[in-house]
Amino acid sequence: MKIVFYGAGNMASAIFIGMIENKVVKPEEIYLTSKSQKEKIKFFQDKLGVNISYDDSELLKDADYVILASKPQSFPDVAKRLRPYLEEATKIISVMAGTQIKTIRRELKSDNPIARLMPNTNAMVQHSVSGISYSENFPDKDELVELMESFGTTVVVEEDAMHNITAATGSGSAFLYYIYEKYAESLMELGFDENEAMFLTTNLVIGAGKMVEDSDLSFSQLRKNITSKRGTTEAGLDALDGEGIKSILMTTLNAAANRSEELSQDD
Ligand SMILES: NC(=O)C1=CN([C@@H]2O[C@H](COP(=O)(O)OP(=O)(O)OC[C@H]3O[C@@H](n4cnc5c(N)ncnc54)[C@H](O)[C@@H]3O)[C@@H](O)[C@H]2O)C=CC1
Ligand SMILES: O=C(O)[C@@H]1CCC=N1
Repeated sequence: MKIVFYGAGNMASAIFIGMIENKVVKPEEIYLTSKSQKEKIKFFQDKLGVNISYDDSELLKDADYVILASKPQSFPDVAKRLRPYLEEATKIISVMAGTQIKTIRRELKSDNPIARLMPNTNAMVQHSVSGISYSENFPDKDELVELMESFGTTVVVEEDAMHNITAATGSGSAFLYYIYEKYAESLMELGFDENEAMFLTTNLVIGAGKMVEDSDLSFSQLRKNITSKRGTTEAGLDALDGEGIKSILMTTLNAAANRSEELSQDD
């Protein structure tokens, strides 16, 4: 197998580290190229044993998969690198938010099979939840799903649903991290010092995550198990509802999904 990453930033590195750690792909089957992060990809070569190259003809020769992992705005430059050497059988996997299959086709001037993948950086610990949608001519979907499930779980969706998946899970972990950040800051306002606030928040998040993973209970039941009638939790939850937590989250998700739609219209 030969898997070539155009872009080796936060998302690409989470994917190839996740794949290598899971031993589904050997480091020597992975090829990296980038534009701005030459030292970083040298570091990955030294640390992981992956290949690096800036020679597109070498990169694209007999490539099974090309992963498009630059920012959407850099895709025209990436497409320019790919066009002269892209082979017909190479499958293209794009993780770029908002960039449609038809745009990728148009820029590459080719009919190569294309899948759009919307992963998240939890891929690094094999816990990405990734949405996938395919071009109509995509062969060997099972092989792709197996590869993608080496770093988490997948859900196949129509391309139109990618905007919502991007908001829900592509960006979703950033929304949760932001809530954790604000939680720690609020603990500091309560009087804990920074180390204490970080220690308490980190262990709270890890413990809650493990409870979600290990118990069969719903989020709602886990919450109810903590909430005594007229107790402290009820008082806090009433305050959270009073501030409109649900509407804050809806506004957040709608803003992210709308931005994905805007990006797709920039095409
Ligand atoms: N960071 C995240 O959590 C997620 C990101 N994505 C998508 O992944 C893509 C990359 O995002 P990040 O990794 O966060 O960005 P990043 O800025 O960390 O990485 C971008 C990479 O693209 C490379 N690049 C730029 N122009 C290039 C060119 N002409 N040829 C080869 N490589 C080139 C850069 O050198 C860099 O390695 C974006 O399209 C984003 O929408 C999707 C899901 C989650
Ligand atoms: O912020 C972004 O545009 C990318 C897509 C999903 C997560 N990060």
